Amino acid sequence: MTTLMARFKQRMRRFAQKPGSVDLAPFQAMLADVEKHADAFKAFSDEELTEHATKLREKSTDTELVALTREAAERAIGQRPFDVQVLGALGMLSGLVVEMATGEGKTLAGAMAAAGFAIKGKRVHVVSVNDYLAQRDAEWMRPLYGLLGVTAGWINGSSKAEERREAYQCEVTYAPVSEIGFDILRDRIVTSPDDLIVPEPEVALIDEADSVLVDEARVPLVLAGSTSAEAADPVIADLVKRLRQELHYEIDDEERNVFLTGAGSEAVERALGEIDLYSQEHVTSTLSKVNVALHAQVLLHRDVDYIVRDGKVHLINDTRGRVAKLQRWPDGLQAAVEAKENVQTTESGEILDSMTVQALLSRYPTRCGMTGTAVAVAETLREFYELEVLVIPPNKENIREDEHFRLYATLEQKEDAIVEEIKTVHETGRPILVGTLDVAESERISSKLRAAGIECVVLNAKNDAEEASIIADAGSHQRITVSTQMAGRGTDIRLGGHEGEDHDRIAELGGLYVIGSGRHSSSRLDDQLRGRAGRQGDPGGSVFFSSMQDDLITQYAPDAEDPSEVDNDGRVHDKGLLHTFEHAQRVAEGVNLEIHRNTWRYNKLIEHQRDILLKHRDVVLRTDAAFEKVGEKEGVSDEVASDAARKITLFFLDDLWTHHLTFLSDLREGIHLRALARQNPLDEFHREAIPAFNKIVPESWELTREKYEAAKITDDGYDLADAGVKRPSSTWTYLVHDNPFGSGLEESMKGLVKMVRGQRR
Ligand SMILES: Nc1ncnc2c1ncn2[C@@H]1O[C@H](COP(=O)(O)OP(=O)(O)OP(=O)(O)O)[C@@H](O)[C@H]1O
Repeated sequence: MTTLMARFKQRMRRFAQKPGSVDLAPFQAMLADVEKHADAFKAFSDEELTEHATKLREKSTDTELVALTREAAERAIGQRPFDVQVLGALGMLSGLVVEMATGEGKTLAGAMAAAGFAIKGKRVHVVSVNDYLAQRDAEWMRPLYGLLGVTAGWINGSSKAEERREAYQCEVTYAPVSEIGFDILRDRIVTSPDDLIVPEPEVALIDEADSVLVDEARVPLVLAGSTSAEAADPVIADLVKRLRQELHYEIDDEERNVFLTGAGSEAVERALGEIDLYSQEHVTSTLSKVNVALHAQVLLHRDVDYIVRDGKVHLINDTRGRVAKLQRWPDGLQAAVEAKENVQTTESGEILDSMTVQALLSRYPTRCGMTGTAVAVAETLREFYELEVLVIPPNKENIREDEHFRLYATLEQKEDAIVEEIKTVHETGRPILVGTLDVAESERISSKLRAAGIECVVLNAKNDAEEASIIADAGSHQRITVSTQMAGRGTDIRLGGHEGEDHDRIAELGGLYVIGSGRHSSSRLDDQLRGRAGRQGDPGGSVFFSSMQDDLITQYAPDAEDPSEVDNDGRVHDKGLLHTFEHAQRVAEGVNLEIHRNTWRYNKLIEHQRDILLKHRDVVLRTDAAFEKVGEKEGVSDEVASDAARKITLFFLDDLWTHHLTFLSDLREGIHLRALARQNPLDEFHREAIPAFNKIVPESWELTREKYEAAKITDDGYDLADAGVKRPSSTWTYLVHDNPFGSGLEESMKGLVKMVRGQRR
């Protein structure tokens, strides 16, 4: 009877669990095992604890490890991890992505897991999303690692090579995902094994896992070498400013493509001195420049896609609402936006190598992670990373009240209603956080508030330096904070001010009230924003406002019907339309998944080729393989000859790979034309990419032999640069912002949206 009952209970539990996640029950059962060790560890002195951790290295169970790290956390950090944090740590040690709500203490749970892996003898990279968090979390958790005898370090964008090497030597290294990628890319071109920095990847513990593994997975990290920048043509930039929508150009529904009309082409041809844009001479140069300039002018919006600060164009990361440091568009587009804004062209350069975030993280044999929102992307995590999600319940029950969203006919009516709502709630003294979709909207709403005599604080990509102090006060009495998605993640808003001094009064008022000024393109972003209220069992509330003119509708559900039940203030009550938003969000998510899938299909082959080439390169780097291939050189010692042969070979391998990447990228750009010719574009891509790759190594030997014979090499030295074996004088790194223009994939966006819309119906 009892077993039947237990089985029933377990089934009920599973039934109640979120779909797409793994069963929590076995982990809950492990809690009792963790408890068994508790008393013994409590009795240890600090020295005994450290010693025990060292002994555990060989043989240990996860429960014992977690019990030990819990004891160490209490002593070193002054916080005894809650059971939910213990569950989180156990989940990560089992290679899962754990979903833990906002403010549940993921930083500590992550550190317990990282320490556990380290004690088991694995090197861990705690992958953060930015410099600030990498440093903050590493320093915050350092005493915990110290007590467990585990070494820990961190890296940020300003770390010097030596500091990086030292940090990577630690058992646990906190680093932003982009910095790890850049280090790997730089390691790709070293000519002496002593210059290598990043050790073999073992465990990646990924913070904000959905954001890194899904939203940013396609972002290419780039290593570029010096060549001169190609400036955009100011005449063309000026010319497109004078073109008019509908008459000279048209924009497609999804606002991803812009096309010249007949009249537009004629106007451009006239302005450029009666040229023929479609002639052989102009079609690839002038016409494509005009298209890129038009794209920069019409589709990329200042204060939405980028801001201009200190005479520079700074891109905005659209899921985080903050400046995307180090990020740029592909070269032509970057220069065109700079020309549009009349700022100096930034240096571009030849792309020596690049890899996506997904490829980077796929290198780790063990991966795990944590985030507030994982279940919604469980399918994607499984498909691309073979990762499963474990949902951890909150420490204290969530009592936040989430209202149903309010829909308005026009943007104007929506914003007026938001201002009204703020006014009413503000009178009670309750703190309000308004989350906006972009910088421009945060500025519009704040100026409307000020015009109504209401003070508010704005947080967006333009004043990100003040972030910490703004967030520290966002939960205080009467405070109104208007923020882009910056406040959506990783920010801990305490009720009643920084130290929670006024907590009880604010709690009585109902806690933090979150107002979303629009639904995001992904429900996860909505959830992240809502999650700022009601942390750790606090009271709180949330509501979202939307309008039929929001991008989500115009882009992903353009055929939505006009509302029929509308109040005087524009509030819409049509039931069907309320569902349209959920539908549009699912379409947007579906389109992103499809793009991700498609990009990965191509990238998989490139990654496979990179892997093969790198293995070969490593042999050349570490052995005398090159010398054995090209033979002795008369009058030169074997040591010098081997060194020269190695350097020449590495040069050609790298150079040929760079060219191969350009070839692949051009191939991909053009591949959609094959689709028109009814060939499968991916098959076509493989058909050309594989033989091209297979030529690289033989060609590198051939070129090496020629150069080696011709080069003047003596025991006193040699100058390979003199012989044309010349590496870029400087290199730098950046991230490429999604190219919304020109690739075959985007050309077929329209079809993709239609297809996904059809599937989701
Ligand atoms: N076991 C604990 N006991 C007491 N306080 C804790 C404990 N664990 C974490 N905290 C506190 O809870 C707060 C939130 O922790 P943390 O920032 O790690 O949360 P989070 O889960 O990362 O939230 P977010 O989703 O906002 O990133 C911190 O102030 C931390 O000091």
